[in-house]
Amino acid sequence: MAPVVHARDLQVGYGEAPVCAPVTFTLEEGAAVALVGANGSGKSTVLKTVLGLLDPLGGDVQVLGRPVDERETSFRREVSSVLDDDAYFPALTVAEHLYLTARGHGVLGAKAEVAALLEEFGLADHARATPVSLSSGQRRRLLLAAGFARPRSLLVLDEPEQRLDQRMRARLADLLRAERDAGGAVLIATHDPDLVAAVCTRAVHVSDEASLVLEPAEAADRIARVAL
Ligand SMILES: Nc1ncnc2c1ncn2[C@@H]1O[C@H](COP(=O)(O)OP(=O)(O)OP(=O)(O)O)[C@@H](O)[C@H]1O
Repeated sequence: MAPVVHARDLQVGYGEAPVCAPVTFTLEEGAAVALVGANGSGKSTVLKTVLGLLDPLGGDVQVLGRPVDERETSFRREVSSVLDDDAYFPALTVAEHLYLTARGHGVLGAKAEVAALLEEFGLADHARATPVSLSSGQRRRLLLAAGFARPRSLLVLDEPEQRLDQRMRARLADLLRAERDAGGAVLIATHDPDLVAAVCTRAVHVSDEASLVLEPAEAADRIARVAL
């Protein structure tokens, strides 16, 4: 069985120049990999390349045994991602956004699923609010909830801890652990050592020097010690 993500000597960047040293890692079903590194080290660029939003500058990345092509329906069916802060429909309410996401991906019983997500992400009292009337942390919760509102084999999150309070961070860690335990694969970029230690099975240190694959405890320690 092919790994969910296999990146080999993957070079990423914009235009010609790579933004970091090549990265090599494997993400299996039931596992979670964290990309860690300083601001601007290249974590988001690696995520965008894994998602097919940027072409690799060198090396190779495969998702579910195939070269990445985000235009393919089969790829988009398997991969749920939350990268940007403004990827919501401004005219839809919180509940409508989640419902549309779920129905658009063929979720049966979408109404019940949305009700569960509203509870899970502490948005039940804001179900009828539009994004503009939410706080920045509540908008972040909405985007994350949408990432969980659809079926997926791979969940990709860019700094999901951003703007979340401690309780929501802990709940997110529980959800990601459950995702992994249910056989899903999780790929995150993060600066949160607790999230790495609680959720991840491996970490990759992205930098100008050769990328390093680390045990989660070692990566969490490095984030705290080197202030990544
Ligand atoms: N659209 C773009 N065009 C050109 N360069 C970019 C673009 N986006 C990011 N960069 C540059 O690429 C490098 C890596 O950025 P990236 O966003 O991948 O870093 P990061 O590790 O995710 O950082 P952070 O921890 O701050 O989110 C940075 O030097 C950044 O300035």
